[in-house]
Amino acid sequence: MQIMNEGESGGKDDLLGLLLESNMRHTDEHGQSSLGLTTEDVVEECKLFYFARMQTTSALLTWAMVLLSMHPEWQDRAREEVLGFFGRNKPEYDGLSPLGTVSSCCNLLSAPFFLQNFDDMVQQNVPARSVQVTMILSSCTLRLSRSAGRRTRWRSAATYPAGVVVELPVLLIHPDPDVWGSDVHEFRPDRFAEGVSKAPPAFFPFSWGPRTCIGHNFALLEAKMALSMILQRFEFELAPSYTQYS
Ligand code: HEM
Repeated sequence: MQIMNEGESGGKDDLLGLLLESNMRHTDEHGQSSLGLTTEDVVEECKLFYFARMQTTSALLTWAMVLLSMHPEWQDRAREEVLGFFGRNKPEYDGLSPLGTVSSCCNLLSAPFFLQNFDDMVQQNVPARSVQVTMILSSCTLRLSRSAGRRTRWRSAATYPAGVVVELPVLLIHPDPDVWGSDVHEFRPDRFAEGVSKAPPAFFPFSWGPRTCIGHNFALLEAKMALSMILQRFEFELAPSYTQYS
């Protein structure tokens, strides 16, 4: 803040700069006591962006490496696509849209789908430190919570008193065979071959509504860019020591 006051940082090109600028402008106009971004708010927003951004996209890319290693035919298809469009050149951000296979993989992997072995693992008491369990637990969104700010009627189905917390178990809804078919647990990026807009409404890895993920488009762009550049440079496979529980 002091640095910005002293004019040592342009600051407006990054998130912190924008937040601080908004905070300073608001304080200048309305004083410290009014509603607006306080310094604590700025700190909390930065923490939110850090966690919301890092864990999610890194889980997506981690799963991409694992699943494409398990399914080399999809890895080859995705690589051919990237090389066909960009060769060995760095992919262009605005040229990523035609990458159908890479996009389908990223869409599929933005949701926690691959849980076919989860029940088995729990029953077998597989230790929590096992690679797969850890990855599942640190996967993208597992559940969404909303609390009723006031007494709320949901269609004619139910009325919730103020304070009730409604949980949407994304982890259970996404791999629902009634939505995707009995092969729901198979790695099939072609489910999104016609684009994510044709996906069933039960697919909502980035949530819906006013509190939807603010980084949705950025996350997919970043993931497609990273995956394309990895595919251009590397072929990857699982280490022989990798343990699969089935
Ligand atoms: C695969 C990647 C990602 C997934 C699956 C994902 C998923 C989500 C979901 C489901 C929510 C809503 C949470 C809720 O309703 O309680 C959310 C919120 C949010 N996400 Fe993401 N996200 C991803 C990447 C990112 C990235 C890259 C950023 C930042 C650049 C980001 C920033 C945020 C922020 C700031 C919120 C809170 C929005 C609000 O409360 O108004 N996310 N994300």
